[in-house]
Amino acid sequence: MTDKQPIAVLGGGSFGTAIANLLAENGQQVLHWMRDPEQAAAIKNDRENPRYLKGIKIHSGVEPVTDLSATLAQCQMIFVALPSSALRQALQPVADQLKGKMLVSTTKGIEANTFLLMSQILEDIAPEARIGVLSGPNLAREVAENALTASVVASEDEDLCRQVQAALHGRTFRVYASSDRFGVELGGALKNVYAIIAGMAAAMGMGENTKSMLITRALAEMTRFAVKLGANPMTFLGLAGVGDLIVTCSSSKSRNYQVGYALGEGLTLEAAVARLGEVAEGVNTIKVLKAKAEEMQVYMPLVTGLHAILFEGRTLDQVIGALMRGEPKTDVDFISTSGF
Ligand SMILES: NC(=O)C1=CN([C@@H]2O[C@H](COP(=O)(O)OP(=O)(O)OC[C@H]3O[C@@H](n4cnc5c(N)ncnc54)[C@H](OP(=O)(O)O)[C@@H]3O)[C@@H](O)[C@H]2O)C=CC1
Ligand SMILES: O=C(CO)COP(=O)(O)O
Repeated sequence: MTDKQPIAVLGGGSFGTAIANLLAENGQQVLHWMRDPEQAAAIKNDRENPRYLKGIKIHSGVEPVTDLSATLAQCQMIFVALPSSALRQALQPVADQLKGKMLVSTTKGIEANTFLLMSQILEDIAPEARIGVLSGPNLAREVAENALTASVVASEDEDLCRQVQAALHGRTFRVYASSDRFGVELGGALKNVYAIIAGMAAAMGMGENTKSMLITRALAEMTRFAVKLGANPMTFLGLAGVGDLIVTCSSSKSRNYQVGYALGEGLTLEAAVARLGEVAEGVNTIKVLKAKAEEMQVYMPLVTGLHAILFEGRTLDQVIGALMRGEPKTDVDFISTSGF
């Protein structure tokens, strides 16, 4: 035990566990909050999170806890690694305790109905908190296995960025700072949708040309959308944009990619999600993104195509045919803010 204040990590899943371990390896005392007392007891006794990160030893500096209010009372810096569907519901009841604290969202999703990003929900719940996001090509298992990894902390609050960098920087994890919180967070949420498409393409045996086309056109599409919403297009050339897009569209370790792969093998969406048993944020994001793209009149053929397959009864062949027959377009048009 040190006399330093502990850092809280909220969420007992794979990313919460990976971040908690990383902080502890850096000498921080970590209170790792999870809702399931049995899971907390198992981690305490066995120093392993068998459901979400089997085979990874949990550092002795990580204390699994289940009392959220007591955890928040002890910590100034709080990492939030809850699914997007749970974040508001989990934190609204403790909103009074978040005043003045540093809240760093690692959640890569968009709230249904409001189209709010997670840090915007945090702002909504706790207007007097200090808010940031952590995003980048950060597959949880690789982070936990100490693969050399880089990430981005983004906030208008420079001191928060510096403190998060100091807490997380280590032998195997490098943290870059950005002031474009919206762009960094949007990149992390949008790329999940394209990872589903990439997984489908892989299951269908598509080649490397196809993969490259998909990733590059996905970057064009997500940047076009983000620019329309006011984000800085340059952010999409960084770790939290193209960096995260590449890793999630290329790796079978990505849960979104795995859902896509299962769909490509012929499973229904329900069966694909059930087989995964973990969060694949892209499944919710595609629904809200398709509606928002229509509302904003942004051309997003990949999003439209995936939505048609998942929710409008179109077949993969029909959608691929329509995508390839679409009218010819200009290659790099998405950095320009004119012509939308
Ligand atoms: N995994 C990764 O590689 C990365 C994930 N992220 C992001 O992190 C976020 C969390 O993902 P991840 O850790 O992977 O998810 P997992 O599927 O691994 O785990 C989800 C966790 O959230 C908990 N949970 C679900 N609902 C609630 C609730 N209402 N209240 C409290 N806890 C709840 C689950 O608890 P229980 O087991 O009790 O159901 C479980 O501990 C996602 O937005 C993801 O995009 C970001 C970077 C990398
Ligand atoms: O965001 C991630 C890697 O940066 C993890 O992606 P998945 O949620 O698809 O596993």
